[in-house]
Amino acid sequence: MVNKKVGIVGVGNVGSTLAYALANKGICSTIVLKDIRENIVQAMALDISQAANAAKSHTLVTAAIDGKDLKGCDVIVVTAGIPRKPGMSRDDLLLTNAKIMKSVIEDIKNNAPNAIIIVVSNPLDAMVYSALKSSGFKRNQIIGMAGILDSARMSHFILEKLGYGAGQIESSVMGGHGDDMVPLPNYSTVAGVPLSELLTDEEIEEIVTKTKNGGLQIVKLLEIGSAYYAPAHATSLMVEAILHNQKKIYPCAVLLDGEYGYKNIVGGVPVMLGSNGIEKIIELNLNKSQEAQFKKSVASVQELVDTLESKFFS
Ligand SMILES: NC(=O)C1=CN([C@@H]2O[C@H](COP(=O)(O)OP(=O)(O)OC[C@H]3O[C@@H](n4cnc5c(N)ncnc54)[C@H](O)[C@@H]3O)[C@@H](O)[C@H]2O)C=CC1
Ligand SMILES: O=C([O-])CC(=O)C(=O)O
Repeated sequence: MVNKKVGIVGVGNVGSTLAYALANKGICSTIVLKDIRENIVQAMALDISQAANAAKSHTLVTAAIDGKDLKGCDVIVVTAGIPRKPGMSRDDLLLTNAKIMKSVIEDIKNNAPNAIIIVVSNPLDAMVYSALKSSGFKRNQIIGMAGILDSARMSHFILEKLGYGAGQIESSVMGGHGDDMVPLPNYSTVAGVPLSELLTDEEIEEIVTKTKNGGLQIVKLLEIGSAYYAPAHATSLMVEAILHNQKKIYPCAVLLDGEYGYKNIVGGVPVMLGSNGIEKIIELNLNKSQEAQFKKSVASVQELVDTLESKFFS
């Protein structure tokens, strides 16, 4: 049994689904759940730990009483924050969630300063920036989850269009986790076959648009919040890659330091994940149109960061 500890701060839809996925996989010895809803978090911990026992997994799930219970965590996932409702964009969550992020990060800094942190709360890229700024941690330690989710959505829409290829679709999405994200059809394949061999330009464009609107589509249907099954699974892959030093490459939101020509801004790019968090950033050869789209996406994130700097951090 691997002696690893995972913390999840924010145990709502995404956090609890993630805990359930991780506990059933049995890839860590302990999961500690922390939320401001104290009774609910205790109930979740009991229920999920009992599910893990039913699954004969070796993971114990506990509820944190205070920040000290985060001590010794190898990885901490932050999903604390409000989700959007119909009529809202992710960006509308900026100031509310930045405040929550600051208090959560303070807790982590005091109790688990060496943990690798995966940020899920929205608006994602600005929250990664916010977590870095509030903590003063190095960039390898704080990583945002979005690209795996957006790529999975793209794969879903490709499968829906083609009607075959399930489990053999590799999709690639870069940029910020917002309306300007950058799906990359030329880096997407079905069993190694480029998308352009299988679908028309119009069909690919339709998939790109659906991918960008994937989160919104679910928000409109759910009415009370946003997606959580796919986000939780995507996050579990990142947790696993870090806990087990897998060196897998996933699209993640990280602070750029010259990569793709940008500095001191967060963007979604292919990243190698291992026990140090970010182990390497891969620079793809983007064509002119993709470079322009990435630039637009980075500019949208920069606007949010500027708002944070002037209204929150000043
Ligand atoms: N990066 C991505 O791709 C995705 C991001 N999200 C974002 O993740 C966040 C969580 O989404 P859901 O789980 O659906 O929301 P939710 O409302 O179900 O859960 C949020 C939880 O955070 C808790 N919380 C609030 N302040 C806290 C604090 N200071 N300390 C600890 N816990 C605190 C709440 O009590 C609640 O249980 C939202 O901001 C949402 O937009 C959701 C899906 C995908
Ligand atoms: O759409 C939202 O607000 C939640 C999210 O980021 C997603 O599902 O992609």
